[in-house]
Amino acid sequence: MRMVGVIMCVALGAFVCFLLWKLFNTCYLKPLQTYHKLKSHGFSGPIPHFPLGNRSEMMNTSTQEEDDNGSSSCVGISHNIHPTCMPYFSRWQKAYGKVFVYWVGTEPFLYVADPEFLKQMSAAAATRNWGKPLVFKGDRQTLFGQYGLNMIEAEGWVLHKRIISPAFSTSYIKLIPNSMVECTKKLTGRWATLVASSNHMEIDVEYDISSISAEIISKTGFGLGYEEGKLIYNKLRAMQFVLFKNMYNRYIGVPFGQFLSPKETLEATRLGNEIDKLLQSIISARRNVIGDNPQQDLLGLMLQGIRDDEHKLIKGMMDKEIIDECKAFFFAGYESGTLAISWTLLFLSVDQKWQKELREEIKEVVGDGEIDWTTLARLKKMDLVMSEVLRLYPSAPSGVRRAKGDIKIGETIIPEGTNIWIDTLGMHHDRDLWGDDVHEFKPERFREDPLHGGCQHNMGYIPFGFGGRMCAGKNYATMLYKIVLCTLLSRFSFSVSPAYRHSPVYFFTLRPSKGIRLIVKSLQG
Ligand code: HEM
Repeated sequence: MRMVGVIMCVALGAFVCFLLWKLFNTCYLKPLQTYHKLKSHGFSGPIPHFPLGNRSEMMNTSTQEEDDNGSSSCVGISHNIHPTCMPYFSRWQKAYGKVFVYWVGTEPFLYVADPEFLKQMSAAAATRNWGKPLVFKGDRQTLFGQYGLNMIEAEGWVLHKRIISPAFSTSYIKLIPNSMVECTKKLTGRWATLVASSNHMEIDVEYDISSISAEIISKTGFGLGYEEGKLIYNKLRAMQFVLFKNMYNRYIGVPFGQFLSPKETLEATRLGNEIDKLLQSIISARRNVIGDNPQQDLLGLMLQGIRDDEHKLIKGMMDKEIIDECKAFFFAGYESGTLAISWTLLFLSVDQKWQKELREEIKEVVGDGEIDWTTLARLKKMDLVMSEVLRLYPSAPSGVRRAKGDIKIGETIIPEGTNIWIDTLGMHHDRDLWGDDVHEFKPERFREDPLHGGCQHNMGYIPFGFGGRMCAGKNYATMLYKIVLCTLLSRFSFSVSPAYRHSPVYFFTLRPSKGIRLIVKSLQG
């Protein structure tokens, strides 16, 4: 009996030792080995403290003033926002250059803000050799799931892309304008009522544009009515705030970090489950009525899968995959488009000359006629403004990748498993690439060079990403941007409210943390 007790004690002791060893290995030894490996490949960076990595420096939000003789400040609004939105990167860039390694918990990230390095890195790895950081897959699981196009990898990505692509082809996109105009007119009607009594009104345009963008994507992408779309939108927006509002207070990348911020973890899981349930019921309802001629929107295409000439299923998507795709497209659809439109209205409120020029162009090109695909393509000044707004305030201020094999760039090797953080915002605000007027709003810089705006390097301007994983919704986003702006600028004028506080923050996207409060005036007297 005594012997059995001793054996059990020894077994338990061995098990505890094994767990402690595993913990020590995961939290300290393995990251330390990777740290030395990266160092031996010539990558420097801030010194990490495992298992927290460089968390403490990232939580330090104090900014360094730039030696900034060219930075712009219009009515107290400075567009030199890299040091305030990403202060740690701005500080580290000064110390370690435009390529260095930093640590998110026990995960190494190669920071890249050098377009030439990005070009070579991109050329050295085939699209399928890129993955997405596992640490973010885990952390953002409730928002995008594992199968959303922005998260899925390899064959899964190829299949999803093939199924989804027709929904974003020009032949399909051309059919959408009416729905977009209809939804935007609801907003102009609401604003007209608000403005009616005193001919002007202070409005948080970001909030209102966000809800109509959500209505538009739910209607055009998923065939949903206003109420259903609104429910999903409210929950996704709430989840974004849970995940990113106190991002640096959470322990992302730290083993078992989700247990250290249980309130956020539980809230995100609850919202994620509720959204999944809602989407499941929508999918089931559509599956029941799919028939031989399914609706050709995004959801219809996903339900249909790939079929042969006799309509026999060759490859399909499971409900879980469709749910994740719906979340990814829903979120990307309303958030990125909304931000581009809202920041534009802020710029046009500050720069009345460009506001007037766009209004005149709309009058000349669209007049009282219908807005369709061909008309929109003729709004050239609006193209210039959109490109410049996305340069200064890119809706997606960063891109991420994970090396699925060693990547050789000249003599340097990026070891397998290294995560890459591409600082789009940093490159768009880099004086070396754009010159002394880098922080100024100058849409005309895209007149001569529509693709790169005169940037010194072609990879220095990437608002819609780069390589095989470029934005799937670029055409859709451009159309949404133009239709909403055409409709709003034809009916209202905009100026900055004295209550506006310029406070862009990195929130996965680049958001105005205190909204965009503008004075909206009716043009119709
Ligand atoms: C002005 C608006 C938009 C901007 C600036 C933008 C920007 C981007 C960027 C930079 C990426 C690449 C991220 C990376 O490299 O990992 C991306 C990917 C993506 N975008 Fe957009 N986007 C916009 C609007 C939209 C819209 C309206 C949709 C859908 C309706 C959409 C759907 C997607 C999807 C699904 C991906 C993932 C593509 C993949 O990984 O294959 N985007 N977007």
